[in-house]
Amino acid sequence: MSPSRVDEYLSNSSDAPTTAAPSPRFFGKLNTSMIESKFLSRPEDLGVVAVGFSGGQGKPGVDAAPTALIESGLLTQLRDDLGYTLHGHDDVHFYSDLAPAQDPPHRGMKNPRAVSAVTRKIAEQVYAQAREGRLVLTLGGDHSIAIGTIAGSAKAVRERLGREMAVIWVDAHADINTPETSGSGNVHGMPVAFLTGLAREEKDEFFGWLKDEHRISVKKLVYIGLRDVDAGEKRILRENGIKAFSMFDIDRHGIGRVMEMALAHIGSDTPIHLSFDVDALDPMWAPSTGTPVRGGLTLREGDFICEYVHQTGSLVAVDLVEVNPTLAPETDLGAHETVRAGCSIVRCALGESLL
Ligand SMILES: NC(=[NH2+])NCCC[C@H](N)C(=O)O
Ligand SMILES: [Mn+2]
Ligand SMILES: [Mn+2]
Repeated sequence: MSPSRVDEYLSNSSDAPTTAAPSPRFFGKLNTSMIESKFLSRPEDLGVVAVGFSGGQGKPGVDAAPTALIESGLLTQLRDDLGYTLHGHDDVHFYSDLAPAQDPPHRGMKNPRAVSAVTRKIAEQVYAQAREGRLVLTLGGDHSIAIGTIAGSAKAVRERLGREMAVIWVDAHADINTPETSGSGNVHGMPVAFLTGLAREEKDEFFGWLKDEHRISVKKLVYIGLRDVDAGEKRILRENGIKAFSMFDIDRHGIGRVMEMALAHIGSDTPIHLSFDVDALDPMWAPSTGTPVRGGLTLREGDFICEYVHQTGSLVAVDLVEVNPTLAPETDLGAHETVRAGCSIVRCALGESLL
């Protein structure tokens, strides 16, 4: 080899870092699994919000989920195996101080002041992470907390990108009751109604703090996994032309085709907030949840949904809700399995299984 050729090689290799070095978007041990993000300025940074809140429904125990998920190693895996830099508070928030001594029903809603105050706080927390251009992971808590998570990320996305965000709501339930259509009065069955503006309130103490900047459009909302939808909710879905893929659609087309159709509806240049209710999974995989419904997604289908959304590069926020480790039918194996399924769902949404 002539000296000039060696020189050439050396100079190329010393130049290499500028041309061939991984872009700052790729990092960590499994950096090949990191997808280039379209909407995050710091995709390797993960904002974590952990809220042990159960006031959106009647069963205690869902407040223990963030601790159970973290103790089973979820955050360590995200940091050490997936290479994320984690941001946020070390503690799980319970916000018991925000619950007023007296919280009588309003328009039939149970614990309305507590849910409003806690979700308002969550919105601030999620917003603070999202406005930095970070992906935000929220560990709930019951599904009422999505009032806060989506309000916070929708506002940050509007400010940072001047865009409207889409929401993929994976659930056995539509959670789109208004206070008037709800049979239970549980606010975890109403978050989507408040977030889309189908339900509104003037007073701050009853979600009046939700403004247009926090809201999402019914046109950019897609449901996956529905199988227990109240009559009033069906009417709301129909009248508003909301895109919904039920378990029937998943059986009919397969989850791959359903995800293609879901993403086609949203469009490829839209930031996505994924709100995953663990009861979307069949109770066989996730028995420890407050409102289980048989005939649900396999764990593999749930993971696939998350992988698919991750792969779009459009993901800006993820919620995992309704894990209730204290509701363990028969043995506590149920709780263990449910927590394990929840961890799997989150890791897939954050890019674990992509090669
Ligand atoms: N996030 C949930 N698990 N929601 C279940 C809602 C059940 C019922 N549709 C209700 O309004 O009360
Ligand atoms: Mn549900
Ligand atoms: Mn739900």
